[in-house]
Amino acid sequence: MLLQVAFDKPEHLALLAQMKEFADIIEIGTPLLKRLGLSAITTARELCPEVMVLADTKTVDGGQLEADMVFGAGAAFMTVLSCASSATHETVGRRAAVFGATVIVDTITEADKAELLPLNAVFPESFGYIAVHSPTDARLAGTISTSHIDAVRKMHDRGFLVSLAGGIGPDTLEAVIAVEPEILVVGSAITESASPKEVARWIRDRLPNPGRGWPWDRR
Ligand SMILES: O=C(CO)[C@H](O)[C@H](O)COP(=O)(O)O
Repeated sequence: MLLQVAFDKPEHLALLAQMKEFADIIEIGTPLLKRLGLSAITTARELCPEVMVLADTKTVDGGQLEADMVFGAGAAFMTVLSCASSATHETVGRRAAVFGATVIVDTITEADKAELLPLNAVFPESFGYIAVHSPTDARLAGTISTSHIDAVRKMHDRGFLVSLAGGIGPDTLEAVIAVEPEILVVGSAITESASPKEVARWIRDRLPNPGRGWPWDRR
């Protein structure tokens, strides 16, 4: 299982050096990308050259431009929303293949979307993962759902590698590890904690098969 640490605010970048020991993937979160642009990606690459960077673009259109920007800046992963057109999925997949990068299709509210499977078959190299993701705003508004955790098994049944995100931390770790996503995304439970390094270490120490879950681990 891979640990992806999500950085959503500029001040989280101060934790980069501390996280490189624990993170397999550093996520430049959507708000941080909007705030600092591509420099957030290049900063993460410079400070943690041995850790892969994911740009959480949540792309919905203009896929080629966004893919070329973030992959050109050094991101190894980007996200595209499942609700985007198939043309966007295809163009992002093609650009990822050119850069040797990986696309994560984030389902957010569409974990049952049936058309995902053919896309994965068309671009097996670049559409590496499906993300099941509990939306932050729904959780902040008080909607507590575990449907994203349950969706991991359904996505595995459909043949996908799965990234699981949204509200994951020490309180939910046991339940999320039980469904064995390939990537576990943890943001605020680490970055907003009083002791980020200790929380990251605590989570990392409990991951089954830490550092495994890349597409190439399956071959
Ligand atoms: O993509 C995101 C919000 O859309 C967040 O980066 C992701 O949900 C992880 O953050 P947290 O662990 O705080 O929920």
